[in-house]
Parts: sequence; structure tokens; C-alpha cells
Amino acid sequence: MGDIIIRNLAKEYVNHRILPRVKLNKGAASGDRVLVLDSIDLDFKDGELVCLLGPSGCGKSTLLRILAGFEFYSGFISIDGKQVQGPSPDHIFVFQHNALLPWMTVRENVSLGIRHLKKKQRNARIREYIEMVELEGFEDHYPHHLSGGMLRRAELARALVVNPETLFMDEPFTGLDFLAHMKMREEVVNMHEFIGKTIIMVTHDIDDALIMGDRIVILSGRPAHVKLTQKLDFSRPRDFRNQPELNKLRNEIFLMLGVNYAV
Ligand SMILES: Nc1ncnc2c1ncn2[C@@H]1O[C@H](COP(=O)(O)OP(=O)(O)OP(=O)(O)O)[C@@H](O)[C@H]1O
Repeated sequence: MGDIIIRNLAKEYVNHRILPRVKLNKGAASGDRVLVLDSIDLDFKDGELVCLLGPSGCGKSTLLRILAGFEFYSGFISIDGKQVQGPSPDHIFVFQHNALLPWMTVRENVSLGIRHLKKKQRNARIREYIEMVELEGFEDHYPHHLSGGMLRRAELARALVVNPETLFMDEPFTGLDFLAHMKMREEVVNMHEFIGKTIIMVTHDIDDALIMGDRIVILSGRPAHVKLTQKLDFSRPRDFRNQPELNKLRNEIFLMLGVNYAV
């Protein structure tokens, strides 16, 4: 289960670095406070694929890190009925940039989260997930031998092999070329349909959000509040040319995010 409830969430950073060191030493001030998230209320259903959009620097990654238990916050968040108070093995984070360990092969990287399993069971799981992301034959390769798309797929396998209830993805397609991006997008949608886990994904790409999401959430500029939360009931595979309502929504979202003409 991966129901997520967020109530009255706020996040404030204290930025010490902009104060002169001498002031800090005298203890005259504790730093500038930056309110990043304010009064956020959201509900995500178990198994939903939710895409978070918003202007650069508004706090999308901050919200994702809070959900994954990496940041303190004020307000209330629960996942599957349990209040978020820190990281959990049930909630896996896929980072924006390659986070595979360079001194380990694909197989070793994928096995990281399941080292507690017996060898036979562990090997079967590794095989299953390497097949799922179509990396058969590359098990013994090191990350520097893989293309950008293969690295992202290996990361997905490493995240999924632990069978997490919830997956948090921070711009998972960063750095991929056009074709690899399209392929990965399709793979994540297929994988989501297959495994049915809750996925929360931060993206800059409005098209990714509309093609992939069961729901989109748009945050405002800082301090971010929820500007729009909308369920996407469009059939799949989605196509802007053949689904006029989807295309209309696309134009509205571009406008909402400050772009007058979507191309
Ligand atoms: N550890 C931190 N300390 C202080 N300020 C921070 C910290 N982390 C993030 N911020 C600030 O919080 C704000 C939101 O950052 P965040 O990375 O969440 O935005 P974002 O919407 O994901 O940005 P982008 O779309 O550009 O990746 C930014 O102004 C950033 O400078």
C-alpha cells in the first residue's frame, strides 16, 4: 500500500552562508529564513503515478526529499498510515544524476538492497529485474561501460528489486538523448502498469507529466503552494494529436507556467 496524505506541510531553510562570518560568531543572528513550501495539502492514492511540475527553484525536489524522509518539515505526512519521520526501506529514491556505485558491476549494484536474501533467491530476483529493464548480457559491466539510458535502467532495476511500496523519482530522464528519453518514458509507464506501485516523479517536462501521470500536481513559485492537482483520465497510449482534450490541457498548463504558445 502506498496512500500518501500531506496536511499543512511547510518547509523553511535557514541560509547561514549569506551572513558575514563575524556576525554569526557574535551570535547576533541565526541566518536568513527562506520559506520554500507553504500550506501544502495533497492526497495520493495507492498505485498512482503522480507527476510534480512547477517553476524552477519552487521546491519540487524539496517536497520529494521530504516525502522520502530525508528532510525535516512542519505539518503532517503519512504514507500507508505511517507518519513520515525518516527514510524507510519501503520508499526508494531515484536521483536526478547517476547514483550507481562505479566500482561495482550492474549485478552488484542491483543486488545492494537484497544482500540479506539467500544466494539462490537473490540471483533469481536480480535476473528478474535485469530482464525487466532489458539489460540482459550487461550484468557484469561496470557503470562506465553503459550508455546514459542503460545507466538509468540499471538504477530503476536497483530501486525496484527491493520491492518498495513507493518510488520517488527526481527528474529521472535528465541527460538522456531524445530517443532514450522517449524509450525510458514508455518503460516507466509500462513498469508502473505492471508493478502498480505508487510513483511520485518530479519533472520539468510538461509532456512527460501529461503522457505518464495518473495525476499531475503543479506548484506555484516560492513559497510553493498547490496551484493545480488534476487527475488525468485519458486513455493510454496518450497522444496530443489524437486527444484534443489532452492537448487543450497541455496548452493551459504551458500558459499557467508562463509559456504563451506551446510548440
Ligand atoms: N539545503 C538547502 N539549504 C538552503 N536552501 C535550500 C536547500 N535546498 C534547497 N534550497 C532552496 O530551496 C528552494 C527550492 O529548491 P528545490 O531544489 O526543491 O527546487 P526545485 O523546484 O526542485 O528546483 P529545480 O526545478 O530548479 O530543480 C531553492 O530556492 C533552493 O535554493
